[in-house]
Parts: sequence; structure tokens; C-alpha cells
Amino acid sequence: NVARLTAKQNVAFEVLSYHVVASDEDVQRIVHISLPEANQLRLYAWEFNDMILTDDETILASIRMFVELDLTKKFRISHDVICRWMLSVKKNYRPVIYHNWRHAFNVAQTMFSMLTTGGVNVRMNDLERLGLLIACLSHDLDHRGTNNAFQAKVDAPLAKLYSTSTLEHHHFDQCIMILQTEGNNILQALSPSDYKLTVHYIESAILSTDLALYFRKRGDFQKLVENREEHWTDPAKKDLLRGMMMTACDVAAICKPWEMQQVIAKLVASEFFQQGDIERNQLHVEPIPMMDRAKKDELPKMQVGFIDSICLPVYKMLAEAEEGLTPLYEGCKQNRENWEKLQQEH
Ligand SMILES: CCCOc1ccc(S(=O)(=O)N2CCN(C)CC2)cc1-c1nc(CC)cc(=O)[nH]1
Ligand SMILES: [Zn+2]
Repeated sequence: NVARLTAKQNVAFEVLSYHVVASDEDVQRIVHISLPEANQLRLYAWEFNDMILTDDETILASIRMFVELDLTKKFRISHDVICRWMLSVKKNYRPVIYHNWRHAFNVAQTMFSMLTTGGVNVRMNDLERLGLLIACLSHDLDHRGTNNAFQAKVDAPLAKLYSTSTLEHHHFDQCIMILQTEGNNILQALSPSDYKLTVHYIESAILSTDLALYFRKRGDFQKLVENREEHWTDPAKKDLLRGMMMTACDVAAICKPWEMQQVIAKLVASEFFQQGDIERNQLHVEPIPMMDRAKKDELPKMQVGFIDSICLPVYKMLAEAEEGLTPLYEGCKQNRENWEKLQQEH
């Protein structure tokens, strides 16, 4: 009815009109610095570690990924526009403990490695590569450090706007809003049909990072892999493949060398425990074990469960679909062993 619609529109205006854009000073600072070499940054490595980079270096490294994939040339993306867009994207990540700019940057670097080192490039056309890279960098925009269930619990405006995949819809909206901001549209030179198709790839990729959708769709992907699907030409099958790649990139910290995995797991746990604290102390509801700091000793056991139920399946399927992705599967198996050993110590 009209009342409900107006309410939704008001929420939408209130929630979606908020986003910040890079200042001219920020752009001026970055635009004249020559891009570091991809190999010097180890951008092609599965073991890539962002912790050695300054914030400005992560901006330059992200631009370097677009250049390495020849996207800036092919889509006539001017240097100052990609600098402004990248800075605006980074600025729209909140300084939360885990779901911050660094997470998005790492997800994009894993996607870059999948496409290049992993050999998936041959299956993707230029618009898919462009869409996937933009989607990775944008996939958690304006994350609050709390999950979808929490938005519903606190009756957040976002939950009124989107009842399913609440955060993921918001991340996509923020992505589009930045692209539509003066001087930030890296897609401005695309034809209307290419623009439309790329935005579809971006939306589908960002929404696929909702683990609920991964669980719903992985059976279909498993069937394609079992049937040794070769051509991946059918659009629906390609969409499925891109979605699984997004999930794999989103949880790829689980494949990193053990020292890195331990550092990142602590950040993930801290953010989860912060939500659990709010649920117990302010909402007076019992947090799930994953978010309950009273159960922090069970963390190794939970990580083994996470690896078995979510991670190994997606890396196994992708490694079967594309042999070059096997190192991710190996890295995840190794960390299962490492968490298993810790679990026995308790
Ligand atoms: C590290 C602190 C504990 O972290 C976890 C604990 C439990 C599970 S779970 O698979 O059992 N499961 C997930 C779905 N929930 C609805 C119910 C609980 C996952 C993680 C975890 N998630 C991520 C993704 C952000 C990264 C990561 O490293 N670990
Ligand atoms: Zn994410």
C-alpha cells in the first residue's frame, strides 16, 4: 500500500543517500605516484600478504590489478578517475575490525590471482573480469561489523529495505552509488549494453557473497563439475562459476600460510565477539557460539567445522573445474591440519 511504500522510500533515502567521496587532496596525493610493479608487490602470489603495504600502496596495488588485466586500456578508464573511484571505495569501508577495506583488497587480490595464476582468465571475457574485480573491491562496502541476522534483530533500517541478503544488497547499492558519483564512474566509456551487462555481473557477484546463497547454489555447481562441464558457455552456468569464485575469494584467508591465518582468525573472532557482546549485554539474547567470547577456547574446533562445511567443498569443486586453483585447496587442507592440532591441545 502507499503508506508502506513511502516508508520504504524514506528508509531508502535515509540509508542510501549516505556515502562519502574522495577529496581532491586525496586524489592529488595518489595520481602522480607511479604504480608499483605487480611482481614487486607479489600480486600474482597465493601467499600475498597485504600487511606489509601502507594504505596508499593498497590503492596503487588495486589500480595495478586493473592495468595488469589491460582493463584500463580496453575500457578507456582514465588514471585520475580510477584513482578517485578507488579512494572513494576505500573511504566507504568503515574502520571495523575485520570487514574493512583490507578485507576487500585481499578478496580482490585473490580474484586477480585466480584469473591470472589460477588460469581462469581463459574462461572469462573482459566485461566479466572488469565486473569481478569491481565486485570484489565493493563486495562489503559500508559493512558495520555485524551480520544479516543482527540487522533483523535490531530492526535496522537496512532490514526494512531488504529482508533477505540484507547487507549484500546494501553493499551493491553503495557500489552503484559511488560509480554514479561525479568523477568516479570507471564504467563511463562503456556502451549502454556493456554497462548494463557489467552491472549485472557486479550485482550477481556481490549477492553471491551471502553464504546463504552459496549453500543454496553449490549443489548445482557440484553437478556441473561432476559432469566435467567443459565449455561454461551457458550464461547461467557462468553465473554459477563466478558466484563460487566470489565465495572462494571471500573466505580465502583460510588458505593463507598458517602465521597469516592465525592473525586474520583473531580479527574475525574479535569482530564476531563484539557482536556477541552487544547481543548478550544490550539485546539480552544469547549469541551463537561463533560470536560468544565465553566459548573462545572452542575456536580451533569451530575453524575445523568452518573448513569442513564451507571452505573445503568450494575449493575442491573449483580445483576440479580449473586445475590451476588447486593451491587454494591445498592451503585450506593444510590449515585444517593446523587447527586440528590446536584443537587437540585443549
Ligand atoms: C575465527 C572465529 C570463528 O570463526 C568461525 C566460527 C564458526 C564458523 S561456522 O562455519 O561454524 N558457521 C558459519 C555460519 N554461521 C551462520 C554459523 C557458524 C565460521 C567461522 C569463520 N567464519 C569466517 C567468515 C567470515 C572466517 C573464519 O575464519 N571463521
Ligand atoms: Zn567479505
